[in-house]
Amino acid sequence: MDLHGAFHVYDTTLRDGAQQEGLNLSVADKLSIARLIDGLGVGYIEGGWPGAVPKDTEFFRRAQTELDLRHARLAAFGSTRRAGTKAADDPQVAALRDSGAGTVTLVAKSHDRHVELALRTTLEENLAMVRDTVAHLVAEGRQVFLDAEHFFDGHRRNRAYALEVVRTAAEAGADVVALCDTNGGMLPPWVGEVVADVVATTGARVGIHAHNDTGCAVANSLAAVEAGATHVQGCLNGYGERTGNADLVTTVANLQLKLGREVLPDGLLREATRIAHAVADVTNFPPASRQPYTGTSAFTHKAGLHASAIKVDPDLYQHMDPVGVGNDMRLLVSDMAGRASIELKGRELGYDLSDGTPATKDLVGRLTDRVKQMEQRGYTFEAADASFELLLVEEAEGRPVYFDVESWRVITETLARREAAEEAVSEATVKLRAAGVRYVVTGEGNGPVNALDHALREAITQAFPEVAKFELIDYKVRILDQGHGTDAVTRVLIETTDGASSWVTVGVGHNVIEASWEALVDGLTYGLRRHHTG
Ligand SMILES: CC(=O)SCCNC(=O)CCNC(=O)[C@H](O)C(C)(C)COP(=O)(O)OP(=O)(O)OC[C@H]1O[C@@H](n2cnc3c(N)ncnc32)[C@H](O)[C@@H]1OP(=O)(O)O
Ligand SMILES: CC(=O)C(=O)O
Repeated sequence: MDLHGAFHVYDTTLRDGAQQEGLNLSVADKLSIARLIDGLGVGYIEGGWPGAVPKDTEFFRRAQTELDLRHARLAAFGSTRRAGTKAADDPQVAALRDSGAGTVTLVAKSHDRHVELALRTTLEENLAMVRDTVAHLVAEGRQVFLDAEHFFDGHRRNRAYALEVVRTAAEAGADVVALCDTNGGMLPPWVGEVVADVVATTGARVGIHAHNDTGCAVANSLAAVEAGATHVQGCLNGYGERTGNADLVTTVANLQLKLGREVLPDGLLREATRIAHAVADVTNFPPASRQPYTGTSAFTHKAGLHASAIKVDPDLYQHMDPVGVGNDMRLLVSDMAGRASIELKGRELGYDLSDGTPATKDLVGRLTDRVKQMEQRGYTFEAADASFELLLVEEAEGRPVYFDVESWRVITETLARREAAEEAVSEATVKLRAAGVRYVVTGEGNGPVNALDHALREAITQAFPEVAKFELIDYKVRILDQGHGTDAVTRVLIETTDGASSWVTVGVGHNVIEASWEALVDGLTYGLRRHHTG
């Protein structure tokens, strides 16, 4: 498949994606992301603006020896020459030429008002800036694309001039003129009309660069392709300036899986979820769970009616097989669950609850009722699979008991001196029996839950040394029913790890300590059960 031929998938995560608020990439991050995106099989990866952003200059320098891309070509992004200069003498054009990238994407004005107000030059001089810069870089052996900034708004205001910019770039040797919805205000029918006009009147090869300000970046990109664009730009996870750019995975998945256009090499779309999440790890932005195709919720089912149909055939409530984008189907257990949800969740956790015997049917019925009642009291099992599994085991064969708590208490001191406040301020005492021995253990911590966790784990470790590996890695508190003030119910979710995997448990109580204690005890019980039952 020729990724640099009849249709281009062009990634701009490292350039426009990096323009997102809060996103800050080091050169090493950019190199890692480029390698990941290459795994998706895109044709081009825009690496940044060498000569303007020092990190980007460094990225292109290091890319020459450190990046060995299998599919993508690197593109360097930058602007046309400044007004009143020569392209060959413009230092920013020189930085693009010398970046080592075989492809250069030039940003140019195509909106007359921007030329006059932002560039403070004439419409003729702007055309000359486009012509000279494209011709210079082509003469230097570079493949040149032109990003026509504000194209759609410019076309609306002065169609003839916008079209003239496209013609000028194409005649000077630009392979593609990408029409940019820079302010992101377009809707699909408008984009389709303009793209069709440009293709029909200029004969230039057209691309699309869409921003998501109307929530239509992907739809606008698809409309552009339907109207004749053969080059689509976008960013992983929809990153980008303001509300972001077209999400590249959603765009290509729609093109490939819905519209039947082979835009990526065979099989690579199945890497999309892994790659999107790995890129999110590097950017340090948690992946959005509701991201189309790649989000963890994209193929996750909560409603009981959905689950009962999915039990018969997953296609009944899914627009596609999640495997196609490397995602998975998941079932959630909550107060919206029915018996089918419980059965499917049980299957996901390795329990067969569908043998149809009266005993199993009765078990499923009891579990469904308990989940609904407990959720009514504030529990949530959606994110606490371990607590649900303990509930299932409890209903099926009785709760596993590895330790028997006699009592616990915790005290917190308020220290008057600021420096002393940095030290441990809470002290917990836990009394329990485990493996036939009574333990009385005191633990300290920087807060009551921390102290309780230390005391509880220390006591249990004496009977079960494997608990020494357990560690609390996440702790979330939510106050429910805030209308009750200090009487409100508190829900705590705790994530525990044994170093190899992790599990989440939930606790609910009238105060945070009570709720935390329940989640801690469940976390340890679940971990011990897993250790003892394999
Ligand atoms: C739509 C987009 O997202 S395009 C990508 C935008 N990305 C960025 O801006 C990130 C990197 N930018 C930068 O590092 C800096 O803005 C630089 C190095 C490019 C320019 O910095 P400075 O020289 O200090 O100028 P400043 O940012 O204040 O203004 C931009 C200048 O570029 C000029 N300019 C803007 N677009 C173009 C263009 N397409 N062609 C030529 N010149 C342009 C403006 O007229 C202005 O010129 P002036 O300095 O004579 O007023
Ligand atoms: C070039 C670009 O990023 C834009 O016009 O949005």
